[in-house]
Amino acid sequence: MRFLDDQKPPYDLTYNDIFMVPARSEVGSRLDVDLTPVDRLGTTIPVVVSNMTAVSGKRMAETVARRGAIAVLPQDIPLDIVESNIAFVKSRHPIYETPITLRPGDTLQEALNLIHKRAHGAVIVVNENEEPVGVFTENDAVGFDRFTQLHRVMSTELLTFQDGTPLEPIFESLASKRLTCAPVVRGRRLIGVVTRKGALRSTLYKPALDAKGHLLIGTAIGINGDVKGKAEALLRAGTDLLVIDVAHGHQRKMLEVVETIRGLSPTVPIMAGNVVTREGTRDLISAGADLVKVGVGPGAMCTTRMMTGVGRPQFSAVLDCAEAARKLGRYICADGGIRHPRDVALALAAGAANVMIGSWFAGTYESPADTQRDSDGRLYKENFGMASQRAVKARARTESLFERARKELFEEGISTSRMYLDPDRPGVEDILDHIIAGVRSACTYAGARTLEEFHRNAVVGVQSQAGYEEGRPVRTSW
Ligand SMILES: NC(=O)C1=CN([C@@H]2O[C@H](COP(=O)(O)OP(=O)(O)OC[C@H]3O[C@@H](n4cnc5c(N)ncnc54)[C@H](OP(=O)(O)O)[C@@H]3O)[C@@H](O)[C@H]2O)C=CC1
Ligand SMILES: Nc1nc2c(ncn2[C@@H]2O[C@H](COP(=O)(O)O)[C@@H](O)[C@H]2O)c(=O)[nH]1
Repeated sequence: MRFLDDQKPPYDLTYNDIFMVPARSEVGSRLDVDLTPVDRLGTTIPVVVSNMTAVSGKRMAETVARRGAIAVLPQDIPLDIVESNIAFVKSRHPIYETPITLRPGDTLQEALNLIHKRAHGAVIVVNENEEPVGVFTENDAVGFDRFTQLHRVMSTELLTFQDGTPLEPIFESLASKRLTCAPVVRGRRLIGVVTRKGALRSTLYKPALDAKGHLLIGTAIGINGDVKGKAEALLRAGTDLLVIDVAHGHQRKMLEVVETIRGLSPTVPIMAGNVVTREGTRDLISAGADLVKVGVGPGAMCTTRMMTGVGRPQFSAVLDCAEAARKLGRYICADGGIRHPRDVALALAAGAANVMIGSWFAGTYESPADTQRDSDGRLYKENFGMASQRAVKARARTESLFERARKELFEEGISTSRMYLDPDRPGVEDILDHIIAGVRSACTYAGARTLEEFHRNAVVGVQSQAGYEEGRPVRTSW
C-alpha cells in the first residue's frame, strides 16, 4: 500500500481519515476476487468474531464458520461450557443450518421465545421420531393466544429437501413457492434447514473447515490463573485457534504466557494482543505468536482512551504493526473500530490479514443475548465491554468480595449498551454479505484478485472531515 503522491502525513490516522483511489484494473468481476486470508488459519474470508461475551457463542460460531469466518469464544466462559460449545460447533453441518425444533404439543409462546435465536425465522415442528410434521413462522401466531398448541397453527403443507439436493434447484423451488426456508431430511429424519438466501450464499462462500471437514472455532484465554492447564484443555477439546488476549499485550507476563503456550503445541495458531506498536508486534512474534492482535482503544465498548489517554488511531496502528509482522513472516488481525465495510477494506489494504469485529455483530440474531424490544417495538440486544464492571464482576466471581470490589475499580469498558438489530440486516450473515460485497468491490477498484494483491496495489489518501461526510449517503432531501 502507498499514500497518494507519497504524501504520508506526520501524524496518525484512523479509518475515517482515509480514502482509497481507484486504479486501472484487469479484474472484470467482483466475483473473480478470492478473499482467502494469507494467515493460513483455514478461514476463507478475512473476518474474526471478537471474544466478547455478548457477541460470540456457539450459534454465532457455527453461522460465521459456514460462511468462511471464525468466531472466538470468550475467556470468561466456564471451561466445561467451552468444551461443549466446541463439540457442538464441530458437530454442525457445513451447509445446512441448525433447526429450532419443538413438538406439536408445545405452545406458541415457546415457539416465539425461540424463533429469534436464529435468522431463518421458523420453528420446525417434529414428531417423536424427529420427522418434520409442520413449520411455524411468526405470521402463524397472528390472532392466536400464547397458549395455543403448535399443531393448531403450524403450516402442514411441507416442502422438504433430501440431504444432498443441489443448491440451485433448492433456491428455485423455494423462490417459486415464495418460501424462505424448508427442512432438509435424510430419509424422513430432520437433519437441517435450508433457506433461500442460505442456498445462494453456499454457492458464493466456502465454509471454514478443519482437516476433518468440521467447522472452525477459536477460544480465548487471559494471562492469569492456570493458563497452561486451561490451554491444554482447550487444545484437547479441539480449538482451532488460541487467542491470548489482554488489554496491554506488551507486558512481560504476556510474553511468558505466549512462550508457554507455544511450547504446548508447535502447530496450533496463536493470536496474541493487544498492541499498537512495531516493538509490541515483534516481541509477541518472538515469543511465538503467529498473529498479533492490533488495537488499543478503537472498540465501540471501549473507554480506555478516555480513561488513560492511551491508544493509537487504528489505521496507523494496523499499518505499522502489519509491516513489522510481515517482515518476520507473520501477520496481524486488526481488532476494533469496524463500523462499515469500508473499514474492513482499509484495514486489509493497510496489511492486516483479517479483522476482528465485536459490537456490530452483537446486534444480530446469532449473538448470545436474548432479543428484546424497546418501547417503539424495535429489536435490540444488550452489549457490554470485556473490561467493563459487568465483565470484571463475572470474571472475578470466584474471588472474595474484597478482591472483586478492588478489580471493579479498574473498569475500562461500557457495562450496558443497546445494539439494535438492523431491520435490513438482522442476521450476522446479512452483515457478512454487506462486508464481503464491499471488500470484493474495493479489491476490483484496486485491480486486485487476491488480498495480497489488494495490499500491494492499494493507494490511499488523507481526507478532511468534510471529505468523509461527502461520502455518506443522504437518505432524505436537503
Ligand atoms: N483492545 C483494547 O483496547 C482493550 C481490550 N480490553 C479487553 O478486555 C478484556 C479484559 O482485558 P484485561 O483487563 O487486560 O484482562 P485480564 O484481567 O485478563 O488481564 C489483565 C492482566 O494484565 C495486568 N495489567 C497490567 N497493566 C494493565 C492495564 N493497563 N490494563 C489491564 N490490565 C493490566 C492486570 O493486572 P492488574 O489487574 O492487577 O492491573 C492483569 O494481570 C480482554 O478481552 C481485552 O481484549 C480491555 C481494555 C482495552
Ligand atoms: N477498552 C476496551 N476494549 C474492549 C472492551 N471489550 C472489548 N474490547 C475490544 O474491542 C474489540 C471489538 O471492537 P468493536 O468496535 O468491534 O466492538 C474487542 O475485540 C476488544 O479488543 C472493553 O471493555 N474495553
